[in-house]
Amino acid sequence: MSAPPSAKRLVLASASPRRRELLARLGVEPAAVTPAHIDETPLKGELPRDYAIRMAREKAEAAESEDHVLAGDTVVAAGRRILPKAEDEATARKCLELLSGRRHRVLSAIALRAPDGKLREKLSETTVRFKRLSVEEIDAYIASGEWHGKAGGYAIQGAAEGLIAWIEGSHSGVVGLPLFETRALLKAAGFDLG
Ligand SMILES: Cc1cn([C@H]2C[C@H](O)[C@@H](COP(=O)(O)OP(=O)(O)OP(=O)(O)O)O2)c(=O)[nH]c1=O
Repeated sequence: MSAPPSAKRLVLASASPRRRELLARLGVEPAAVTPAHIDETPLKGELPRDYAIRMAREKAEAAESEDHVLAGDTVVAAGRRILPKAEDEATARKCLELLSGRRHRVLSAIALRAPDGKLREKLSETTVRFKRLSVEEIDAYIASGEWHGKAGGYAIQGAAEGLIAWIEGSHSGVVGLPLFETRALLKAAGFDLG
């Protein structure tokens, strides 16, 4: 069904299918999905939360659109350290060894750019604790391939949740789009979400 002419149009500036699925849970169907290509290198000494907010903002600003633009960024942090997005097995293994048996934070930032250029942003912070992982558990998880392209080398929405003893915060935030904050941001911008 096409949107009525008066309805606000939203562009999702993301390549992540998870962000699109999470947005659908709020009843929002983007008018377009346009992944942003930006330099994702952290600045020297940049704190994880500052980095997440900066990335979400830059993704929202990079999109060429006259509509509202929503972008997000999810960062896994061990203390002040920003863990990489795992693109190979060795990186994923290193991340899991580091996260094993201890708490870490997942910072999920969202940014919404209005047609007049105004930027609104919010940050969700979640604490996650993995069980102490045995070599066999890490091997099996690596073999699953689920870590690929994921910040911190795991995806809570898959088998990894069986290894997570405890979480405090936002499950959707860990997956990539914190729904509570996203709904609040869209409502503040005048979207009718019921
Ligand atoms: C920790 C964790 C991360 N992730 C994912 C969410 C993000 O897709 C990814 C972090 O990278 P992001 O840079 O946030 O997002 P992306 O590159 O996948 O997509 P885009 O920038 O185009 O929006 O890690 C999970 O899916 N599950 C998890 O449990």
